[in-house]
Amino acid sequence: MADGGRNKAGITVDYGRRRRSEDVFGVFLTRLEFEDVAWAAPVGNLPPDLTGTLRLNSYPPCPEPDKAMGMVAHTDSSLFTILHQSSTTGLQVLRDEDPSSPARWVTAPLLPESLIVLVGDLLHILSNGQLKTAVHRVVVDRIQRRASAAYFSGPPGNVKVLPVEQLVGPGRAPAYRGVTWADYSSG
Ligand SMILES: O=C(O)CCC(=O)C(=O)O
Ligand SMILES: [Fe+2]
Repeated sequence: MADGGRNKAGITVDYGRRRRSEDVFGVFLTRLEFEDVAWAAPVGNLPPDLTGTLRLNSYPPCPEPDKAMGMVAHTDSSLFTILHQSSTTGLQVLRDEDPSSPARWVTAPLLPESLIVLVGDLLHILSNGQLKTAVHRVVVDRIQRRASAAYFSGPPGNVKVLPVEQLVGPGRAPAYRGVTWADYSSG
């Protein structure tokens, strides 16, 4: 009985996560007019069969936070990542330099009942660099433990992600070659 209940909850959580990532991907497709991505069903039809993995992170407090990192600067290999952080800040995203200021780390605010969406490497490739992969890191807190749940959303299993033709432009070469998520992640 107890097991049955847990399984049911697991299925519900998994269904919710997949639906959310399909919704998020739909927003990207619509805003960037990616309708010609064969593996991502055209907008308005069935949603793409995205894959994904969940990672739970726990960051203990650190007496000398200036001397340690929770997670070093990196980008995610996913199409995009949906992130939930507990009641402690720590996620920082690198903001590119602009004419008025140099590149700097910006701390993601804690917004109740909201999720953070980070662009990953595969969406960067798919958009031929129009959407920039988010360089991010995690700093630790002197007193508070922090937890986060990161759902990495990727393309269907064997799909090779490559730049959308219309974003490359006529007569130009794509900036990236096609890769599957598995090949990309294994380097
Ligand atoms: O803990 C966080 O806020 C970010 C975690 C993260 O970047 C990751 O798991 O790849
Ligand atoms: Fe990450």
